[in-house]
Amino acid sequence: MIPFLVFISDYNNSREIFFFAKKKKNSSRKIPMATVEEVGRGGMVTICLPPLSKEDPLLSGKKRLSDARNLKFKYQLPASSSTEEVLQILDQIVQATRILHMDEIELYFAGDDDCGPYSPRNELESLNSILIVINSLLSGAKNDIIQVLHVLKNRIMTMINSVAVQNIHEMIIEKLDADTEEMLLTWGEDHGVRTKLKISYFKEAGRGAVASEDLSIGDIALEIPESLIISEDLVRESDMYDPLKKLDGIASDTMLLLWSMRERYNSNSRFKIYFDTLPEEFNTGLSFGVDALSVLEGTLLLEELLQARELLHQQYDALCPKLCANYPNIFQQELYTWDKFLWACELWYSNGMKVVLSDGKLGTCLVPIAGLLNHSLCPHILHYGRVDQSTKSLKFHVSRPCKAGEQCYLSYGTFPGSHLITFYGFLPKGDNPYDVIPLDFDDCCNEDGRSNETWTGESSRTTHMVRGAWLSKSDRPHTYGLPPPLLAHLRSVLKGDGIEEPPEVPKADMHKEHERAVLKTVLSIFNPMLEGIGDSDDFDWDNSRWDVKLAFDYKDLQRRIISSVTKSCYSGLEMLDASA
Ligand SMILES: C[S@@+](CC[C@H](N)C(=O)[O-])C[C@H]1O[C@@H](n2cnc3c(N)ncnc32)[C@H](O)[C@@H]1O
Repeated sequence: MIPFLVFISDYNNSREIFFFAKKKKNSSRKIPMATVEEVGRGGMVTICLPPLSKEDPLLSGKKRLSDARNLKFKYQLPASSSTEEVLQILDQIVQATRILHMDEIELYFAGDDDCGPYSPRNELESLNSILIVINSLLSGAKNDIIQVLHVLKNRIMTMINSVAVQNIHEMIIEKLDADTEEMLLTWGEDHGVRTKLKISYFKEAGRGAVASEDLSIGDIALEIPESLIISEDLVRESDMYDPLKKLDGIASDTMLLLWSMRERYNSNSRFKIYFDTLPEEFNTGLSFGVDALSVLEGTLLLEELLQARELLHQQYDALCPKLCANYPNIFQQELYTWDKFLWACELWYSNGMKVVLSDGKLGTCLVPIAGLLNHSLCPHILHYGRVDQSTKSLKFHVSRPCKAGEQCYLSYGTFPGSHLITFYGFLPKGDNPYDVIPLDFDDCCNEDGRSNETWTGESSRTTHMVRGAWLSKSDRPHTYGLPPPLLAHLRSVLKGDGIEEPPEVPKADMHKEHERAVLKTVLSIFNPMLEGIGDSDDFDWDNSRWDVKLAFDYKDLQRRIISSVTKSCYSGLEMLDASA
């Protein structure tokens, strides 16, 4: 197998491996759906949330959390309920749904007393899934329960709007229209694209899509026919396929990348207008210059970037020179230079989307027009990764309202800043819940070599993590703004029994020295990290290149996260001293 890129991120020895096809990963995520058991019988609505799936690797963690909160997965609402009663039950439904939709990081950081919201993504997915059920109930509802359903619906809509109010950081429009992109839209519409978006320029992000009319939840902002999606089929139809398939185990993503390098310069290409609208430079972390790399000294992003570039170079050396030598009519040397290869890599990383095509095949694709949507931590469009079998088109539904003139954002996935810098070349505005610093602990095994149960309760793992302590919502004493599984791990290891207990507040009589040791251990990890990263740098912002600015932003973010952790530990120590 020649995977397109294997990228190893090595922060404190924790290893993550990213494959090309993992980009924009949440596009094809399946949402569990609530169902209605009975409607209107005896003036009662019963809403059944999907049970926790046995296939879910986070099953036991989610179960622990829902049990700790006494949450159920079946709720009954009599038509005679008062508004207050309905809202109380809705609160329980929302809490349970948030747990169902949790991902690994959200679950890791959620304390037993933290009922959410856990992230804008989690909140939007949860509220939308409840809204779908309420809407389906409303369509067949009898008078006695309509009122109850309206109370539920209004509250959900208010909650969705408040997610946006709390999390959106609007970008500044630089230029309202874009001629070349207008031509792309017209070309698209001539080929079956339907859109309620137009393209504008934004100060911080280049082009982006703006709603041309008010969009409500569920509306389709953009619909792209499958025939306009750039997918593996195009390589199969081309003269490149024969020589490429002879290469042992070459990945289809790699074939497509090589195809796009030539197609970019094909004046007869069906996608000429699309290739003409692509930037000459992508400005991702893969193109960072030496000055930017030297700013990153002391951060592990530096190592990630160097490794990624090195792997790309290896890929290039293994493929392009041989193809050009053996098949000069198909792979012209001038189109397959290192710079053009890097450009194509950046194109696919920053614009590729995982799509399930109508034949059921999943692949990384380029989707003209959709590639102009920018990312937000609080996106309008969450799910877009499956071609609709009946219309043979890819639909982009909005999960929160988007007013005419407002930028319409996509979710590229739940990525940390390091990943977004490396593959997309930006850091999103706002608090990114996925900006974590992983920590590996060696003491994962008992003396007999058996692995300990961990916070998920599922399998052996030694990786813990921290993120900005400002994101912690726990009010309980002895949580110190640190994640409960990390505390549970350190408490058990320092106690010497090696058994990782589920996160819980320590008993009142827990020895204070033990708590101090826990906090001092965390400090012993993070103080050197803070020193390594250095003080806040003074630099000439206005006269610096884009990559140097981005590197400084990243370093600042790391410094903020690390110092929030050390501050939390120091205030925890003070608190323990004060209560002595
Ligand atoms: C799929 S393209 C989106 C269209 C892009 N703005 C353009 O002009 O071609 C992805 C690229 O857009 C930019 N981008 C997307 N979201 C952004 C954001 N929230 N802030 C800054 N830049 C963003 C990054 O350069 C990223 O690599």
